[in-house]
Amino acid sequence: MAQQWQREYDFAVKVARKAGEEIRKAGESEIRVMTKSCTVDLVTKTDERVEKIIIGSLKEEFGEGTHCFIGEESVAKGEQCILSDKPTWIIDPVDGTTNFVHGFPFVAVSIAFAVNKHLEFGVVYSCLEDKMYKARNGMGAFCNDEPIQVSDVQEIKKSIIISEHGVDRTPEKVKKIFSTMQKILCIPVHGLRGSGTAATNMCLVASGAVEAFFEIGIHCWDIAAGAVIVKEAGGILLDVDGGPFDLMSRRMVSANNDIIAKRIIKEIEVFPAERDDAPV
Ligand SMILES: O=P(O)(O)O[C@H]1[C@H](O)[C@@H](O)[C@H](O)[C@@H](O)[C@@H]1O
Ligand SMILES: [Mg+2]
Repeated sequence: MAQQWQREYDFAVKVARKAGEEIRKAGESEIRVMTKSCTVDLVTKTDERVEKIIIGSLKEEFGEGTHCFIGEESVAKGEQCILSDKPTWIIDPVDGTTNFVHGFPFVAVSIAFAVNKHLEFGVVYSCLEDKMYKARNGMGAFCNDEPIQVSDVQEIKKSIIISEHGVDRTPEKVKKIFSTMQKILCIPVHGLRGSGTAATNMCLVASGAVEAFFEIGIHCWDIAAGAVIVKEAGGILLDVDGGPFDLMSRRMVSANNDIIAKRIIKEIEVFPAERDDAPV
């Protein structure tokens, strides 16, 4: 069965690269910025257009109605975010939209594929770096076709940890986010970082550049592809309370190993985030 979904996997890489080219081209001209859930939750015509290109290409290649789609911008326009047993593409056309608007050089296309609610493969194209990360269940993780694996660091005091502050500026949530970051920084760890895109952050864990990335408030489309890449690179995924990873829960810890993950989890001040699949 190793070859199952190979055609979908290969095509996802092709579509991610095409989407990345569109993003690079769009970045050279005027970017029209709009907002979604709040004034700092940005979206552009490029996000919407690239998602249409990705979904349109997939439908053309695999037929209308054969697969389901969860796309960030389709959901933002009211489509349901329900992961069924049917083959489903989970898509973030532009992960790092704020970076894209500002010209901060980390923007990724994230495309994952799930069947029976199980993630089969993930592709993350960091298009300004021209780094194509990909992974399929049981087949390893790659960056530009070179195998990647997580860091072997076991001591938290020798780690770099990534987190993001997200778009929610509610004072009590911001306080918890920065209190968590302060506690982790003062363990002490070597450093805290954030690329501004969850998908890229997960690929930094998978490639061993950092030891862990956690965030409360991300969405399934931000992390689905990165989850496969981290796992296939030898890393682990957990809920922020140490329980099992739950793609739709809007919270996640990805790490190189259990020791680092559990040490980070001890410091995380959890706050609620409505599930992606919460009834509308
Ligand atoms: O750029 P998008 O696709 O909106 O996703 C990012 C989100 O906007 C930020 O709030 C999060 O902190 C990032 O981790 C997401 O990648
Ligand atoms: Mg996005």
